[in-house]
Amino acid sequence: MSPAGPTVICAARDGGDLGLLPLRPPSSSSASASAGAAIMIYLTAPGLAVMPMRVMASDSIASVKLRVQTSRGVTARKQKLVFDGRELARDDGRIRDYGVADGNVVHLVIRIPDLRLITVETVQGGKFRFRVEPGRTVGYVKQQIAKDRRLHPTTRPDPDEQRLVLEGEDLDDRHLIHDVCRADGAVIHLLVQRSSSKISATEADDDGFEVSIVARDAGQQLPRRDVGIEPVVVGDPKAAAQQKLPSAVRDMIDAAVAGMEKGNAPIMSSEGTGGAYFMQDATGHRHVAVFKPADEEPMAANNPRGLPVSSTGEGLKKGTRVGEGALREVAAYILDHPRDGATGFAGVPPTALVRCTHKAFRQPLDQASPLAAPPPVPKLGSMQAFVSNCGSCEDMGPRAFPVHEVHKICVLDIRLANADRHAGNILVCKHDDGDGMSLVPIDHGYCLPESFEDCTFEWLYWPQCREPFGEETVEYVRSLDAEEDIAMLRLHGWEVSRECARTLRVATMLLKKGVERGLTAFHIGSVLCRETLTKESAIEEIVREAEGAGGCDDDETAFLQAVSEIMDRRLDEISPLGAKVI
Ligand SMILES: Nc1ncnc2c1ncn2[C@@H]1O[C@H](COP(=O)(O)OP(=O)(O)OP(=O)(O)O)[C@@H](O)[C@H]1O
Repeated sequence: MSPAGPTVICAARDGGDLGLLPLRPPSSSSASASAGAAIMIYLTAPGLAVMPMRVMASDSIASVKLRVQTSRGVTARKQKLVFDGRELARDDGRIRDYGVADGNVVHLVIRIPDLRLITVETVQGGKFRFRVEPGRTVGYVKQQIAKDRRLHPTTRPDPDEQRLVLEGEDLDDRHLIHDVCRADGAVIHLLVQRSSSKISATEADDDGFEVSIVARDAGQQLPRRDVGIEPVVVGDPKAAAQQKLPSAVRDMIDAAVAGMEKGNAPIMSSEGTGGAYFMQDATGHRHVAVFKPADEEPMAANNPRGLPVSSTGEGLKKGTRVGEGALREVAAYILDHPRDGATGFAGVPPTALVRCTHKAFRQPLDQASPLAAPPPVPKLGSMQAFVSNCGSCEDMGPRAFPVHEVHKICVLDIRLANADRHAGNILVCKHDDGDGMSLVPIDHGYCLPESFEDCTFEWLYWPQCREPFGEETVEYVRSLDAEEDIAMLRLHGWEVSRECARTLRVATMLLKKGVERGLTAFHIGSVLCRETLTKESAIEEIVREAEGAGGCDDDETAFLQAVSEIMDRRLDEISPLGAKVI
């Protein structure tokens, strides 16, 4: 299957600002705009005509998104705005604070959900809700119905016995869900035609049936040389030779290779600002990994979401570099030390740096000629184990999240000064027994930035972060050691820059001091995050003051000593009593 770029569901134009303004050529030059002045900005998104929009320079990002929602039918939380290489991440930030001025072009990235909600209704009135990827076929949905535990085993119809009907029309097994259910909430009727011979065949060989019914990509066996995955070990070859791949990483790679060799092409996610591909297993029924090529990161040369190439090399978040997202993803996994067993304390899924080859990835422009069709280039990127989930924290209110599940993510984000912890980057997994849930943190391409400016933590607005840390978390935090962490990253080949190492040291120091004082994640997180876009956070002030203290210029130890003293003073001003749950 060829990768699909983000598609956009547009409502009819409302005849308001977006539609009626005369279009003049957009420019990227900045004309100064006074606070209250009306300015014209131009929104661009792949596949859409340029959208001129008149706004006030003092308008918030939220209000711009709301305007796009009203006129284009794309919900505000599914939009990302990017200007001059920076994500306009704070909804309460003002247009002018991000430097947007009259005549500027703002890039709009629309995150289309990877899962579509459909309801299957039986003639008896039974209802089953499914979340299905738009790239799946109707045949695949039939297989899911055949396996659905909500139906009694004796009454589960084989795929061959099912007819699925939408708005009076029989659905063809080969049709994609994307084509038959254009939006969430479609109701499909299930009719069952029993066949006794089929029942016995299914009982005899259930798996055989499923494989034979999958329509997508069947028979598309790719030649071996066109697909492959090689783990990449960077840095000192001696140190590299000592490293062994964790078994979870090995298994993930083996399963993804088996899938590609069977002809199950990687499927491009329709979410996210960079290229992200779901790797399938050999059956083609299961995602086993998510591959994010470095050259498809936001602002990188082959970004598939229409974002321009970074002119400075800086990534979407301050203090990060384009193309380094993969390293940071791997770093988050390496630093998520397990308490017991193999799973990390915060549960970052197994992640590795790999070189992966498949023609489904967006090929560099000079390779993309339809005439020559050269073999696909191997792509460097991060590969992370796929975690089955029932959505992300963005899809539900935070009240139901268990406190310790939130705390483990708070600890991870504070340590790594994560600049991209929005609710969409935490997956929700319901436990098999239907009781309880786990939260799985993903998307760590913007952790360990060189500065603290863009740190944002969605959980700061959740009640759980105002509860005291449990004993296990306190012990874990006590066991952390930034110097060991830096050494470990270097052993794995990441020559951590002085600035990133400093971020890790300062953030770990803050976490440890905060926990020893009995502060909550809310208090500690608030030190790291800016209250408004233009007001420095407490941690930025602490770092600036320490840098200003004499004798610290080249002496990291002296600098950290200065930070420690200033931090003590600042933290003493915070009362743990304020940690009461609201
Ligand atoms: N380990 C994983 N298991 C399951 N789904 C995942 C995993 N990692 C990413 N995804 C899903 O893949 C899609 C794209 O991933 P992701 O959001 O990380 O991409 P991105 O381009 O880095 O995003 P962002 O714009 O938020 O920075 C999302 O739907 C996400 O939920």
